[in-house]
Parts: sequence; structure tokens; C-alpha cells
Amino acid sequence: MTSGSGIQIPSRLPLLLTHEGVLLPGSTVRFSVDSPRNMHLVSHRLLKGTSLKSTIIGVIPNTRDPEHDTDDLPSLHKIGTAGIAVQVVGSNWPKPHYTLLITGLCRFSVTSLLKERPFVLAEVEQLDKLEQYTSPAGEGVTAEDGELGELSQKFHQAAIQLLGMLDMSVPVVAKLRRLLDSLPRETLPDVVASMIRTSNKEKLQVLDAVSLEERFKKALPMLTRQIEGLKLLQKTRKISPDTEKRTGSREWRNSSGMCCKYIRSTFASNNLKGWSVLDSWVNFAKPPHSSLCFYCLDIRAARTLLDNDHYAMDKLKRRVLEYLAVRQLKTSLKGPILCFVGPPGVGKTSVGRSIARTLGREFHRIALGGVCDQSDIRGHRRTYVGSMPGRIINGLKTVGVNNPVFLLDEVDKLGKSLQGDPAAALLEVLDPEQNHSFTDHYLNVAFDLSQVLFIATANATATIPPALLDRMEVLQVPGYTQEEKVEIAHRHLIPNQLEQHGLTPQQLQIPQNTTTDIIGRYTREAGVRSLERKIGAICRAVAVKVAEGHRVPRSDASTPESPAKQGSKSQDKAAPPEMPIVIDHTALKDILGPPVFEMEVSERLTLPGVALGLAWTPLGGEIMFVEASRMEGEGQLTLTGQLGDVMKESAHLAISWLRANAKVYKLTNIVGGPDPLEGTDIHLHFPAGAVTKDGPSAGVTIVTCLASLFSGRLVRSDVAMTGEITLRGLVLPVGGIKDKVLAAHRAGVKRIILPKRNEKDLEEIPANVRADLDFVTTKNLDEVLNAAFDGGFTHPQLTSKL
Ligand SMILES: Nc1ncnc2c1ncn2[C@@H]1O[C@H](COP(=O)(O)OP(=O)(O)OP(=O)(O)O)[C@@H](O)[C@H]1O
Repeated sequence: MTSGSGIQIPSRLPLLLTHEGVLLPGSTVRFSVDSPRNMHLVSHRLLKGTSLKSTIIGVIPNTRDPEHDTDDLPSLHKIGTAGIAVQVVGSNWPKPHYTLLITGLCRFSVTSLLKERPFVLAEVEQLDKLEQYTSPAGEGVTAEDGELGELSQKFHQAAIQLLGMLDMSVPVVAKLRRLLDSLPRETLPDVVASMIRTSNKEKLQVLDAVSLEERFKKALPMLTRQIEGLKLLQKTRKISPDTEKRTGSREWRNSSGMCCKYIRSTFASNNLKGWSVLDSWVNFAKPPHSSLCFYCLDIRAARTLLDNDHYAMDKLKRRVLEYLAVRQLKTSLKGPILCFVGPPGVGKTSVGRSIARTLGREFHRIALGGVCDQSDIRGHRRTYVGSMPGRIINGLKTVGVNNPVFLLDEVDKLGKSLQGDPAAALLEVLDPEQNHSFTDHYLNVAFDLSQVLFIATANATATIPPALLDRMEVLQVPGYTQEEKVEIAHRHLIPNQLEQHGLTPQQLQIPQNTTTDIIGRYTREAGVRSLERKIGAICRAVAVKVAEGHRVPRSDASTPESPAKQGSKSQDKAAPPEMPIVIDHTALKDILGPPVFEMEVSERLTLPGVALGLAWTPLGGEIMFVEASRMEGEGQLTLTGQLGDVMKESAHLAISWLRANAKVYKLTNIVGGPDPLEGTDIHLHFPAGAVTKDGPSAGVTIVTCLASLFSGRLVRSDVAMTGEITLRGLVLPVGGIKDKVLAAHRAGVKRIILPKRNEKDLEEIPANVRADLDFVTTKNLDEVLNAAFDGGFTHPQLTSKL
């Protein structure tokens, strides 16, 4: 079909090359462009032109604009849509791009390419008549036109049937209704195919159908499919006309993006409670929490955004980008659920937020800490007084779209109670095989959650229910080194806090050595949350000074005051704070008080019977002192410091091994006898007595501490250790090495004794930390003791032989 003498598009059109979304004549589509030729088209043509003609461009679908303008053009899709650019919006963030709103006019085919740079210009042939969009509905194809007439009649009837099933109060439905009445029938395949749920591939088929008959044939099955889908949905709702009359009908959008009639079920009785429940249910069911928010992902932009938002965390960022790249290439959303595991304040939540921004999706955080009732996840049945929907459906209502990023915060803190196991309800939510029909008890309507991107966070995996853990891919987020914290503070925390307190860098400056001081002496944490709080405290103190500086001084004579007050006022007036206020050590002490942590390691290792161990807790790595003393007695062992069973067993193991080897190492009891326990009681204490401790990794520390006690020798003051022991004196590997090493580094330790089989974990330690430390890897307790004591702990037989 070629155009006659009617309305003509220009014979030469600049071409916009698109690979996502298909523009059909009569529809309006938003395109985001950032590739070179497309960008040039917008800046050289659309933004420069002043005539209506200059806003008409050709949109070629299914064709990717090359990344560089020096690259050759790929072969173009044969048929495109001429369109009018009705809106152009430009942005430089996260990288330069334009968003175009284009309304399709008619099909064209490319006859020849005139130029490829700076943008593509082509000689085109118009394929559709443009008059059809302006001529009255009665004209065009009619029933008399043979097979075509029949097809158009069928199509028109099907379109009317579809509209009958939809909610007229929804703008897009009302628009479709108006178009159906006013447009000639030959335009209907394009218009309907662009409005109902169709894939890009299907839209391309409609676009490529140049003959009108073929176009009707392609679009009719899509329309029929939509109608059948809606019918099925209505059937499952078990519609009863009686109920409808009694309770009225309510429409809401289903997950396919269309609106369907939904009849309130029989739960509503005519009593007050019933109506109030009904009312809140209806209010809940009304919002379009199934409308889709489209996004297109640019991996390079995603990388820039993640790098801008977060310093360090390279491994995590790399894995997140891989994950996003796979999702971009494979649009099916069935993928692993990422679970970020690490100590508090290391940025797990904020990476989740960045992922949502990267994807251009809504973000919603669901705090699961302490949730112990499964109706928290699934909602209450409406028969209960005060029933509510669960957090998942509530979250969807809050964000208003059905494809947000949901951050399930603290999955390791889920509880269990008589009201059921919330973890079991979460299993259904997170399982891609099941979550397309998640039913909240309150709504009692299956909802498709498969478009939601779930990310979980936890402090430790040990308390995550195994079935839940099995559905997630765990990404460890370790703590930061001192240097990383300084960078994070200066790049992110200080600017953020300044902004939150209405301050500028011209008013407050925190030099790097002050930040180092805050990190070392006022905080002891794996993440940066306390550091952020301390910086906040400094900002508040400075805000007071700055505000005082701005105060308009009142005349001293206006109010009689005590001489002291008057004195201070005249001081304020005479010395407004000098800007910028620089926080040095003295200012830091004034604001934050005396240091909370001191370098205490060497001071505490001044007596025999003390050793320094390394522990891992969900809050990160920690140093841990072990103290031992002995007194006359019956050979009893006392253990204090809230120890778990495994740790108590380690203590017994350590004593047994030392007793068995006492002769070899010349260890003696209180009166110098060969059995260290004879006539001697031993007390082992693990300070920080209020904190429960457990795990086998303190084994080597207990042995070293007791060896020091029995030999009367001091453990080196700069050494810390970790490792599990066996009764035969072997040292077994333990977990959490990175966090433990970072904690030791923070505490100023110089030598770390580790199990040999943990050597591979040292690769994860940042190079600057590794350079500061001397690692001794050990296979047995003999090697541990030799490394822990100055000059070694070699047994006397060997020494005497030498
Ligand atoms: N690498 C980083 N770069 C920039 N800011 C960071 C980084 N890591 C953490 N932060 C900041 O530290 C603060 C705490 O982070 P966040 O709340 O994400 O921690 P979290 O790991 O989720 O902690 P929790 O387990 O307690 O929820 C936030 O303000 C965050 O922006």
C-alpha cells in the first residue's frame, strides 16, 4: 500500500535506531537514547530545528545503534515508523542521555541510505496512508470489502468485547473506548496491538505486516488471547451475580497490566464489622500495585553509579554487576536471590538501595528482625478483627508498581512462635516456581510476585533457616580496614553529615588524622555506623557554634543580666567563630569526650597466664583476652565468661594436651611437680563477661595462655591467634579469618598465628594490612607455642641437645 496524493511524510528522514520497544502508528512510546548517532540526531536535528517537519523522524526498531560513531552500521530493520517527537528531555546523570516521547504516524521502508554520520539519514517510501487517522470512522474498510471486511468486523467486535471486561474509569481504557468509536477500522490493529499486552516480537510482526489483511490476521489472535486470559481470571473469582448486586463490584488491575472486574466475595455480611473490613479491603485492592514501571539497564552506568555510591566493596560490586548483566541478557526473572551477609554498618542496605536506583526501580525495605508470626508475611484472614494484609502486599501498595526491589532486611533474625513460622511463608515468596501466584490471606487473590527483585541481608548465616538459605546466593560483605574507613568518611560520610546538618565545607573541616583518631579511639566496629554517628555529633556541636556566630547581638542595656552572662555575651560578640572550624585533637576531645578505646593490648599482656585470641561474631571480628590463674587446690578447673559448650570443651582439651606434654615442655604445678594440675586449681576467664562466647577457634589461645601460666613465661605482647585444636595437638582451620585479621590490625597487633589450612584466606586481606602484619601459619601446637613466645617455646630436651 503506497500513499496517494494525500498527506505525505518527508521523503528524507533522519533515523533513530532502537532495539527496545516498538513504535506502531497511532501509539506513543518513550525511548531513552544515549548512543552516539542517536544523540547526534537529537542534538543536531530535534533540538536545532524550528519547523514541524524537523520534529518528524523515522524510528527503526530491532536495530542497535553501534557504541562508537566510527563503527559500521548494522543492517537496518526493513520497515520503520515515521513519528513526531512530542517531547525531548535531556539529562547528564548518570551519563548524558535524552528521553524522547514519540507518536507514531505511519509505516515507511528505507529505499537508500544518504549518510551514516553524524546521524543516519535515509530516503524513505511511505507505506501507510496518513489520512486514515483523520478521516471519520464510517470511511475506510467496511463489511462489503470481502475477506478484509469480515476480518475487520471480527476485530472490531473482539475489541468491543474486551472493553466490556475492562474498567472504564481507567484512563487508558476510556481512551481505547473513544478510539474504537472514532477511528477507521484499518487503524485498529496498530492501536490495539500497542495497548494490549504484547511482546516486542509480536509488535514487530504487526509492524512488518504491510498489507492490511495480514495485519488484521496477526493482531486478531493477540486480542483474542487477551480476552481469554481475562475470562479465565474472572472464572477463578467465582463470580456470582447475587453477590455482585449485594456488595457492588470493584475492578482492579491484574498482573498482566490490564484491568479486570473483580467481584467482592461472600465474606462481607451486612453488619458493621463486615462492612468496615470490606471497606478497608476495597481501599487496599484499589491501588494499581500491578502497574509496571519499565526500565532499561546500562551496565556501564550501573557500574559508575555503584562506584559513586560506595567506596571499596569491589568483590560485592563485581558480583552485583554480573547479576545485573545476566538479568539484562536473559529477561526471564528467575534467578538466584542475593543475600548480603556481614557485620552491621558495612553498607548492605545501602547497596540494595543503589541496585534499585541502577535498575530505575522502586525500592522498599521490609524489616524482618523479630517477626515471628507468619501473618506478618501473608496477612491475616479477614475474619479476624483488625486484620491486615502482610508486609509483601503492603510493600507493593506503598511502591505502587509490581516490579520493585524488595530488601528483606535481617532474614537471620526471623523468629518462630505459636502463630506459625514466618520463614515458611517467605519460602513461597522467594521461590520463583511458586511466587507467580502468591496469595495473601487478607486479599485472598493470587498475586504475581515474579517481577519483584528480592535481595536479603543478614549478619550471619548460622541462624537463617536452612531451607531459606538454600534459595539464596550468599555474598559475604566483610568489615573495612582503617584506611578504607578513612576514605569512606571523607568521600561519603562527612559530605552527607554536613548536608544533613545544613553545614558546608567552608564552615567545618575534619582533617584525615582526626578521622583516624575517631576510628581508632572512639569506635571499634567492623562497619562505619558509629563513625557516622560520631561525625554527626561533631556536626551538631559545630552547628551550635555556627548558629551562635550568626546571632544578632542584643544591646547589653536592654535586659539586666548577671555580670557573668553579660561577660560571655560580649565575648560572643567579640569573637564569632572563625571559619572554617577545623576539628583537631583538642576539639575532638571537647566534643566527644575522652577516648573510649585505648591501645591496651601490650599493657594487658604483662603477666604470665594471659594470651590474646581472635574471635568472630555477627558484629565482625574481635580481639579476645584469655586469662588464667592457679592456686592450691584439688585439681579443679573453673571457667567463667559466659562460655558455650564447645568453648568449655576446648578448655578441657587444652588442659589435657598440656598435661600429656608437660614433661616435654617442662611444665610444672604450683609446687614444682610434673603434673600441672596436681594440688592445683585452675581458673580460666574470658573477659567481657557479659557477652556469650562459643566456638572452637579459641583452642590455640587457651593452650598458649595455660602454657604461659605453667611455665611462668610471658606471651609476646604483639601476638594474637586463632585455631581449633585436637587432642593430639593438631591445629585445624577456622572461619572468619578476614574479619579477625582486620580486628587484630585495628588493635595494633603485629603478629598473627593461624592454622596452616587458612593460608588461602589471606589472599582476601587488603595488601596494606598484610604488609603491616607478620603471619605465622601453623600445623600443630608446638609451632603455635614457638611463635607465641619470644625466642620460641622449644622443649628443653631439644634446647639441651643443642
Ligand atoms: N563502602 C561504603 N561507601 C560509602 N558509604 C558506606 C559504605 N559502607 C557503608 N556506608 C554507609 O554506612 C551507613 C550504614 O550502612 P547500611 O545501613 O547500609 O549498613 P548495613 O550493612 O545495612 O547495616 P545493618 O546490618 O545494621 O542493617 C550508610 O550511611 C551507608 O551509606
